[in-house]
Amino acid sequence: MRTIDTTLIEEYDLIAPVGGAVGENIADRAVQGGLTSVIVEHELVGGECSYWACMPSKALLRSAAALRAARSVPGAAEAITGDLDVAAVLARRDTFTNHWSDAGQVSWVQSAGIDLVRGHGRLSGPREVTVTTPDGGTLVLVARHAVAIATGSDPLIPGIEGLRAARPWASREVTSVQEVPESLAIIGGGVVAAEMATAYAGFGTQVTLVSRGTLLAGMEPFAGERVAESLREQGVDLRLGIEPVRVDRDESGVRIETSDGRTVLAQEVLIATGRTPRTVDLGLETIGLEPGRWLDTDDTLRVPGFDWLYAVGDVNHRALLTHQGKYQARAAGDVIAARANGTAVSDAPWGAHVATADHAVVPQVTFTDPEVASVGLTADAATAAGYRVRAVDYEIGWVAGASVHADGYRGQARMVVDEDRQVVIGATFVGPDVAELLQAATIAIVGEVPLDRLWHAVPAYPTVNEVWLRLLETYGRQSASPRVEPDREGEVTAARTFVLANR
Ligand SMILES: Cc1cc2nc3c(=O)[nH]c(=O)nc-3n(C[C@H](O)[C@H](O)[C@H](O)COP(=O)(O)OP(=O)(O)OC[C@H]3O[C@@H](n4cnc5c(N)ncnc54)[C@H](O)[C@@H]3O)c2cc1C
Ligand SMILES: NC(=O)c1ccc[n+]([C@@H]2O[C@H](COP(=O)([O-])OP(=O)(O)OC[C@H]3O[C@@H](n4cnc5c(N)ncnc54)[C@H](O)[C@@H]3O)[C@@H](O)[C@H]2O)c1
Repeated sequence: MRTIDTTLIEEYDLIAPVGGAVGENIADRAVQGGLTSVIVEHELVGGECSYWACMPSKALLRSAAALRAARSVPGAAEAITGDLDVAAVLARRDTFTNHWSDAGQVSWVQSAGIDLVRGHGRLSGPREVTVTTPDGGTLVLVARHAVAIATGSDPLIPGIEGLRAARPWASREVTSVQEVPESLAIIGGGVVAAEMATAYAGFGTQVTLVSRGTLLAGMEPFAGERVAESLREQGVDLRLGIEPVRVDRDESGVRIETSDGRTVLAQEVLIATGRTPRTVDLGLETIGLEPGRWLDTDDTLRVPGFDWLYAVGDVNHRALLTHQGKYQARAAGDVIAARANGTAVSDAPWGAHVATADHAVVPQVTFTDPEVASVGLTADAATAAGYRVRAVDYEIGWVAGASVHADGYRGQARMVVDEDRQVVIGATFVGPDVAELLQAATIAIVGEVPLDRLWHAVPAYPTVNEVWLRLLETYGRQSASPRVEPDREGEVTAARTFVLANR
């Protein structure tokens, strides 16, 4: 028999350790479905995204992006008389993190009718979470219907010799910086590395980026190539295809030895080599699961083998993005309520209670210069998945809206078409301010809108969205050759050549 030092036992319909963006959304949906919910949080309500990830990182990037945008438009450019004010950027960032206070989010949780328990939660058996409270007390929470794990992820620190002793920065330190270093080495070549290289280069920091692969691998190859080209132009020393083998720190900073026999010297080193699940100290062993692993789920976000356990957000490793975690949370909160209330469960693909989009329609914006906005499958991934694919490319700078948007606008769009079904299954846009082009692509893919019908979705002139029309023209209507308008002969020929060159 288990003995627990129990001071109090509380019963809820749903227990959600914890209070990140995802946990809040599950609890909210469950309350809206008529259940009682409690969130357990051991740090700040709002989680990583609000205080050490999405919001502060985007705030660090935005001011330099606005400055670049103004510099690319004559008339506005002449009005710029100074450089980026780094102190003002950091001060603005602090307002987004609410100076690392969660008072606002706590008020929201209360207003949503969700209970909040401060402390570290651990499963202590089926449907039971034991919380160690900040004063050292113990509270046992018993779930009538469900426990939803949404504990997120931590930075993965690779086993490079000397690295841990060198006190590296990870995502929290780089996003909450108070004093910008003169030089920064970045280990990794994914989204965090690319975004933070962009932000710190904008601050005037000398950045060296070391990655064992290419930049932004996993996206369309031209995305990483264009971002790499731009980072180099901003003075970033990119060392791709090599690995750090040893890291040391002394009073002057860090020294990194790399596999090509060279050395990087920098004031600080940022590790941006991926994430690891926050499941180590979670009591998973009490229900027969292995601590330290990602939690697998079905599409209703339920962990196989349990009728009461859900895993939502980063911790299930389906798609490590806030919007995707919140999408899962809406489905999970609603299905928990439906199962508890005995109402119909809609768990067929694209039903109300499943996160179908996680599999092949995950939108993501990488806020580099140029921005990368991508959704669905890349041409390579689609081919590997067995689709008969045609990739259609277009230079976004040729669109009238783009030329108005900024002088010398350069960008590339790719539409990946499933030739058998004649629908779009992937899209990538690389260029200034392409983030807002993404939702149209997401809708086209989720809606499986036939290409024939897409021709009737007319983009307004002159907007950058006209790239959609150009992609369709380049693809050709009803398999016919692209129609060449007399005044755009050279442009269309160039576009065709571009398509062939990139297939
Ligand atoms: C630098 C960076 C930038 C990013 N930028 C973006 C972006 O622009 N857009 C985007 O979509 N995604 C971005 N992401 C990814 C995004 O931050 C994550 O996908 C998201 O935060 C995951 O949310 P979550 O709720 O699953 O986990 P979290 O936000 O980590 O929330 C988990 C919560 O659980 C608490 N907790 C954990 N264990 C326990 C326990 N045992 N007891 C009690 N409480 C516990 C934690 O304190 C935390 O509050 C970025 C990530 C990084 C690192
Ligand atoms: N704008 C956004 O949407 C955004 C921004 C930041 C982070 N995120 C999310 O956060 C998650 C984590 O991002 P991340 O960039 O840390 O991980 P990642 O998985 O995207 O990239 C990891 C990178 O590290 C490299 N790497 C791994 N081990 C290495 C080693 N020993 N030496 C050198 N290089 C090594 C890999 O080759 C890869 O380039 C991502 O999954 C992403 O979804 C999203």
